[in-house]
Amino acid sequence: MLRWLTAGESHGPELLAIIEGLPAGVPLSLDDLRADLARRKLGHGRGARMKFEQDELHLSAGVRHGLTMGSPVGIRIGNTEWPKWTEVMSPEPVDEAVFETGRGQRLTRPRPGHADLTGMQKYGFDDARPVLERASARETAARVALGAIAKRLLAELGVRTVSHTLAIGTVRVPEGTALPAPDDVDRLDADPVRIFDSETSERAVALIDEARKSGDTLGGVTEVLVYGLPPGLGSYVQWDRRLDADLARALMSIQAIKGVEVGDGFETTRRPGTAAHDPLFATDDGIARSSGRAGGIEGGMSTGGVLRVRAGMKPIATVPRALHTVDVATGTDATAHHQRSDVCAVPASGVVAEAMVALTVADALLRKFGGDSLAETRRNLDAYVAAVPDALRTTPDEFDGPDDDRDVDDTPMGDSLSEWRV
Ligand SMILES: Cc1cc2nc3c(=O)[nH]c(=O)nc-3n(C[C@H](O)[C@H](O)[C@H](O)COP(=O)(O)O)c2cc1C
Ligand SMILES: C=C(O[C@@H]1CC(C(=O)O)=C[C@@H](OP(=O)(O)O)[C@H]1O)C(=O)O
Repeated sequence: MLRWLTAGESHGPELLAIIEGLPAGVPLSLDDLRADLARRKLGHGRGARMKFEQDELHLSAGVRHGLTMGSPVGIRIGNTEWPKWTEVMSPEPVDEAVFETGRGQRLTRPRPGHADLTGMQKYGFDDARPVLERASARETAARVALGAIAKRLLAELGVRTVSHTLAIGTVRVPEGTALPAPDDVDRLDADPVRIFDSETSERAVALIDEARKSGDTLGGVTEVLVYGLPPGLGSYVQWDRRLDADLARALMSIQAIKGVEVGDGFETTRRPGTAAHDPLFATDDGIARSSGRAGGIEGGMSTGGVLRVRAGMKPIATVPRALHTVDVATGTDATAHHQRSDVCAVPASGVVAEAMVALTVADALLRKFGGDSLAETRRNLDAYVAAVPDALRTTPDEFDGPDDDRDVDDTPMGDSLSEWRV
């Protein structure tokens, strides 16, 4: 079982992360982690801070000579912004004068759409600073570093992830666009909005530019795919063992994510049953699914097909054309506090979503296969896969229905076959 926690404030000295439960022998380098941290900062629409802040990464525990040791792995990510915030975020008491000017001024105009007001009520603050410091998505840097570790473990077990942007505001990748594969990651990262379709990408960039000009912000939808999973991760036997539920929780925990879909998600609700599921066929290579509408999860378990989940992000809440609020120091109407901010962070949210999915799937793999060393985990996984009887064996990939050139028996569905490929 994997457990992980993060700590740290947006303008504090550093972010901290601990992950426990990794087997020994997983190859891990600072470069693996740095590469994903750099990907998280990409994306047209991000604010100035992404350009000048460096993620100063330290691997503080659990790794020796490039291999995990089975002990907890500890990470520190220094905020290079820290020198400007030493007084405002000092752990020691500071002079009252710090709160009178500049950065230290108490934030008494809570921003709608943020944790500000409710956090002040809940924790008893007269200043939103301590709330927004921890609620900020700066924390996602720590999650992405943890996710990079999970991805390294997954790669050793033949499992690979890829994320891409499906929609920004009203601009959406057309139905039927090919799904990216793990080898497409570099191409996706080179795109300004991490969209797999260049024409849609150009329209999304233009929409972000328009939003920036008019002092507005945008949200969107991101999708994560996982290739190479065995069938049977998670379980239907208890509510808290369902893989889809774990993934939904992991994705919903990301700042500003307001909806999660598994596979075709809500689109499935608009289809008749004959066009909503993934029929099974006998092929020479084993049982095959004609489509991947369920997103590779049935009954709370991975099917062994491509796992596909989506996360919908609300528009950035720190809107430059500041939203209406109340100054809680005076009780009068006001406009919300606004400094710099992202206009759109959907491409970055995809990298964060990929990290959360990788952590969740790695946890599910370790729950099923255990192992104190990577060799033991791999042995257990291989033995399980090898023990699936031939009659129940599934092919790893969805195929394109009965017109696919595999040898299939399509009699059970008769005339409605053509409707399957919606
Ligand atoms: C990668 C990423 C970057 C974000 N950047 C900003 C930002 O610059 N400004 C902002 O107001 N919100 C930003 N957000 C969203 C806020 O952190 C989030 O809306 C806020 O913490 C309130 O949480 P909630 O929307 O989950 O209720 C970002 C979110 C993510 C995932
Ligand atoms: C710092 C990061 O994202 C921040 C997330 C964020 C928010 O409100 O969530 C607000 C902005 O921070 P600031 O108010 O300091 O400009 C973003 O830059 C990061 O992703 O590394």
